[in-house]
Amino acid sequence: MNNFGRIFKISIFGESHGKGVGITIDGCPSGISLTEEDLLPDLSRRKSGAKGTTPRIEKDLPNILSGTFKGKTTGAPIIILFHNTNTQSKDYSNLLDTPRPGHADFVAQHKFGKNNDYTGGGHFSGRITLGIVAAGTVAKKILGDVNIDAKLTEIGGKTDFDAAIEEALLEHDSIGGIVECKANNLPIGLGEPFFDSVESMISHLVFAIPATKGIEFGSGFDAAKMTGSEHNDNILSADGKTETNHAAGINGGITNGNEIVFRVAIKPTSSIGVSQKTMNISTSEMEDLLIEGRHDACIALRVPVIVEAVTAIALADLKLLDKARKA
Ligand SMILES: Cc1cc2nc3c(=O)[nH]c(=O)nc-3n(C[C@H](O)[C@H](O)[C@H](O)COP(=O)(O)O)c2cc1C
Ligand SMILES: C=C(O[C@@H]1CC(C(=O)O)=C[C@@H](OP(=O)(O)O)[C@H]1O)C(=O)O
Repeated sequence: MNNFGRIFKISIFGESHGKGVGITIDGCPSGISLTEEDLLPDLSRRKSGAKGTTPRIEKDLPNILSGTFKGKTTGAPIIILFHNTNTQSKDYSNLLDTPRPGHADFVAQHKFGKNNDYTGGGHFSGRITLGIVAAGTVAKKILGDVNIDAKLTEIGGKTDFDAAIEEALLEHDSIGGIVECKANNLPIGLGEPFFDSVESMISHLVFAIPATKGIEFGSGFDAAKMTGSEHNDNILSADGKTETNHAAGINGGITNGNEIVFRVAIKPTSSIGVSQKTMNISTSEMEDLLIEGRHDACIALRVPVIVEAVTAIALADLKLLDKARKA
């Protein structure tokens, strides 16, 4: 569904070509300083404009409609709204009958019928992550000294990002990428096994980011090739610091005081400038599909701050749950 969280509860709304998109946050403690300006730095990191991102430039200005008074949170639901001002829905006119391979057009129409808004990807659009980034900034404030930092480590399997993007643009194609996220300065003891383990909470939210295809924590899939004596992280001090960090700062679903580190695989954008085959679902004939519109050639370029946001949201909820348990 469109909500997540046990205490720090988020609920997303909006469509890419509708009036706007946004987020409601319930359960945020009162007294946290919060203005629209505070949200801008993270929002600007998600913005398009760089080479390889969509030419659809939006202002992405947040309007806090509720939940703050004199620059501080009140404890009431926080509603943050962004207006859509730069839409070109005619680019999508053919997609009702000829769904794009790899996008949500086909499944959305199957599940929700012809009333589904398919323009700009509708509610499935990456634009929905705008509200998530805003909520991430609020969550970072709840986490205080915890430092969360995500960056791109690979694009299209390469570390020369510019060359990889250039190549994809020349081919009118798209490429994926890997985003690595690290969280430091965490207390020991966050995480609510079994079902709200730290890995479960973060993964659940990471897979809400459209175009996510994989996640691995610490040594990840390589752990399956290691021996126990290689993989175990020797505990070196009473504060839990370990010699290595194959476990990514998490044991038994609970933070152990070391760095949380994980990598996220983002797929290549499905809307490409190369002709593709798809079925016309009105005529049941195969057709050549040429996609119009303004698309990100490499979505991964815009994803690091979104991954930071979902990590902060998961950890803030776990922090508030831990506090409630101890009260
Ligand atoms: C920030 C961001 C920007 C995106 N931009 C595009 C885009 O321009 N064109 C596109 O086809 N998909 C784009 N996507 C991905 C689609 O929204 C996504 O592929 C689609 O909703 C289907 O979901 P799935 O890929 O997770 O199956 C973007 C995703 C994010 C997070
Ligand atoms: C608008 C944003 O990204 C959009 C995400 C998106 C998609 O299919 O996810 C498709 C494109 O929409 P449009 O065809 O309207 O240009 C992107 O521009 C945004 O991220 O703010």
